[in-house]
Amino acid sequence: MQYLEPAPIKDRENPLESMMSRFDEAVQVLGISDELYQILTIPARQVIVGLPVTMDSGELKVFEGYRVIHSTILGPGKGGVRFDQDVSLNEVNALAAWMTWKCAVVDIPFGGAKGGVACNPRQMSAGEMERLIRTYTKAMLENFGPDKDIPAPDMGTGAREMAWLMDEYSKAKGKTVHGVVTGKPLVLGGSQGRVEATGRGVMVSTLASMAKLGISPEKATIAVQGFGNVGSWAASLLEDKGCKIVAVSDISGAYYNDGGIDIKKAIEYRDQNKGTLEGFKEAEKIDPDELLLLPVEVLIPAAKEDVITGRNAAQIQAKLIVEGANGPTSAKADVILKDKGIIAVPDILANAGGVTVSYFEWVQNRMGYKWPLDRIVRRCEKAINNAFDHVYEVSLKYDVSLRTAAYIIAIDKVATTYKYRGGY
Ligand SMILES: NC(=O)C1=CN([C@@H]2O[C@H](COP(=O)(O)OP(=O)(O)OC[C@H]3O[C@@H](n4cnc5c(N)ncnc54)[C@H](O)[C@@H]3O)[C@@H](O)[C@H]2O)C=CC1
Ligand SMILES: O=C(O)CCC(=O)C(=O)O
Repeated sequence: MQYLEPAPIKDRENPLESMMSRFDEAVQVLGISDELYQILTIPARQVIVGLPVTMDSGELKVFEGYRVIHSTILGPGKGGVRFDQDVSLNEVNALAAWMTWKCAVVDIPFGGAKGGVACNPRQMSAGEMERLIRTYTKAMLENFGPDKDIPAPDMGTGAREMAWLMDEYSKAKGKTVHGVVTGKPLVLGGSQGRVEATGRGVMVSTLASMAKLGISPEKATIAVQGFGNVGSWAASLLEDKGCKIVAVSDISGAYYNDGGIDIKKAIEYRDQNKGTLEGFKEAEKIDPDELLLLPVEVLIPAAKEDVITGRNAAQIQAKLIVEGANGPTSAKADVILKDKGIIAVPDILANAGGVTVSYFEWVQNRMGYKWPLDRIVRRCEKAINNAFDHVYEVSLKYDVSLRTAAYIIAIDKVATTYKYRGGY
């Protein structure tokens, strides 16, 4: 199996530093008070817990879990729970802050939060996963709540884990509390359209930005890194729009076919193959690092952060990068991409479809009512298109990148709300 090699320690660009340098850049344009600067740079709450879990072998293992609420100025904390071996407090802090900016960019009434557990879900049984998420939920009972902090899926977790989380929380409260978590299975109060929502947002942002560059979907070739929830849905929806997906990758490696990969077939293969594309024969296996450097119109990094860095940015050939993952491009890479004239649609805009439909799920849970799929799709696409237009406009107004424009909008919204709330 081939993996993307982590950068040598000395060159490592960490997610929190990248987030902060973009924040500082936007603040320079916008100008905010010292008081607010401190409030927005020191997370409102950081919780670290030890999670003892009995493994199938009978051995007791203690995992480290985190939940960070970056800000509640716009509303209750909102953000996914990541199960991955690389989870750290630094990463969760960056991801939580990105949630604050993302919710502000798409104008939904949530603050930013994120959680994670350092573990390897690929090596855990369903029983071990269930015990881990239930233990995590018990440890977070005082944090979570439909008006306080609302988790959702992220890397390594999905509807199954959200169901266990809701059940554990509900048991502790002595009543069913649907609205404590989003991304649940439909029968448990989940929303139509949430599974594909993040990929849908990526598709909408890709089409919107291609239109600005004069690239027609039928002429576009696309490479997608990560073939989980976000990457596979983005690829599938873009395939439906006529784009040619020439390369995809996951933890098992990267797969290339210049005639185009049949994405529906690849998804079917993955689903029957323990969740990976290992052994996928409809495409040639290539070096995973090479996928990022292919001469395509659009590159969609949809796996994890810091894959486009100072080490490889100069070799990127795509015209457009649409960030399905959170933080896939480091701040150092931004500068290089800008010099090369490569446009990046930032994560806090491009992947905001997921939290947007999570918001719809939360609203439906509070109303005790279900919306049909067509309403969800229409509203989700409208929200992302509106946000894209706003970000584009602000980027022209200040002559800044789409990323800086998105941060300007987000910070301005949080700053204005803070002012009206009268501080703390
Ligand atoms: N699930 C959601 O609704 C949202 C997820 N995101 C972000 O999107 C990214 C992906 O999340 P999901 O799709 O939910 O996770 P997932 O767990 O469903 O899929 C992750 C995919 O990335 C692959 N992967 C992992 N390491 C890789 C590597 N080094 N090279 C290539 N592929 C690799 C995995 O094999 C898998 O195919 C994360 O950054 C997450 O924070 C952002 C917004 C919402
Ligand atoms: O759906 C949500 O509430 C949050 C999803 C998430 O974690 C993200 O957008 O990064």
